[in-house]
Amino acid sequence: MTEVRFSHVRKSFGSVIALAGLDLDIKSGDFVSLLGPSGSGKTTTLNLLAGLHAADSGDILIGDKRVNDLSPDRRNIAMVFQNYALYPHMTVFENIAFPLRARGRGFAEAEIQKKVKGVAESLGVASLLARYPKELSGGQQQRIALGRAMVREPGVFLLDEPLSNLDARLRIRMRRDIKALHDRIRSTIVYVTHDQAEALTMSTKIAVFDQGELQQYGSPNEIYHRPLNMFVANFVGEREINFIAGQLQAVEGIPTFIAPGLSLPVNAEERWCSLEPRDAVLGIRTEAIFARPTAGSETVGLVEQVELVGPELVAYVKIGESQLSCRAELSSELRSGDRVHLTFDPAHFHFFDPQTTASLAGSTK
Ligand SMILES: Nc1ncnc2c1ncn2[C@@H]1O[C@H](COP(=O)(O)OP(=O)(O)OP(=O)(O)O)[C@@H](O)[C@H]1O
Repeated sequence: MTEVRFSHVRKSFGSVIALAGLDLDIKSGDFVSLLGPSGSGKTTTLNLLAGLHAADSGDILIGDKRVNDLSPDRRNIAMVFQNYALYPHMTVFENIAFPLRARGRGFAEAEIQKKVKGVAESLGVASLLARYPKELSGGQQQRIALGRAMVREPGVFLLDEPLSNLDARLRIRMRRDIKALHDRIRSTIVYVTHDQAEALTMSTKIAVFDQGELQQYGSPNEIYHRPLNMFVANFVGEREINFIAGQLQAVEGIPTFIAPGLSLPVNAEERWCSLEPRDAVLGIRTEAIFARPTAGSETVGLVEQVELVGPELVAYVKIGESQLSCRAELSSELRSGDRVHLTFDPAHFHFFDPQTTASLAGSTK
């Protein structure tokens, strides 16, 4: 079992600051996803940990050892890349066995047989050992690449977008397989992805990056339900979160969010919610706004677009100056041009400071 620590780690490429002073503690046995848009510093973080780049300053620890000056092969890590990089002229067995033979570790043949078969069984590929890579599907090849990393029994697995070459269905299947594998072996895993669904479903912790800076580090639940700033709120989630600019103020003694066309009572238990009026941005996800047809004179919006999403609809509704994505029942048969009543779930309100973009809950709790 191995923990990993980045302490004030900086890395630039010429004038580009790829990492601006990273502090990150990864506990032994955690499955940590490094999540962020392209160019945010995820791969740089992984490459620094692997020893493929050298940090400009700061310390990188694996276990209790500072590894800044250690070559990749002395760091007790194994990497799996998105292109699998299997050897085409070797069988599956030989591909998995390769690190045991190549490193001249002096394993007896019987031991190599035992280790390779053990790994193959745990990945469900024991029946494929005699095949060549070209005789395998993409998902099977990715499993063999994982097996080749596992057979070394490293302290830390580094995975760089390993599912990005697979089709959508297979990716979902492999997510579950990798999670189940982690549940079994409990190794420390550092996993780079720009796919928020992958990070939410597999990880024990997610580190969200933007522009070389760690924005938030927490469990999937914390990241999704308690985003610390507008970037995290918007990046994590299946579709963009709705942001509405307005004001928090007391209406008849009740804290209320006011925006053009909207007046929404706020959960009064929120400790940060003083009765002093202040500008705020409300972040609210699609699933926390429910649209239903109306003929009456209630608060209404106008449906501009409708999408069928599995068992329900997502309606894009114009209200005041905003267009909000909302859930609706399939049976409502909403169409563009319909007028709808919107119900907001105040348990899922996230308020942000419009200037700093930081969460109001995070700043004063
Ligand atoms: N070898 C390099 N030379 C010059 N600039 C680099 C190099 N590697 C990374 N960068 C720059 O550093 C920044 C961070 O890159 P990094 O690869 O870590 O991002 P990323 O989040 O992994 O992105 P992606 O998802 O596209 O791989 C980017 O601006 C990138 O252009």
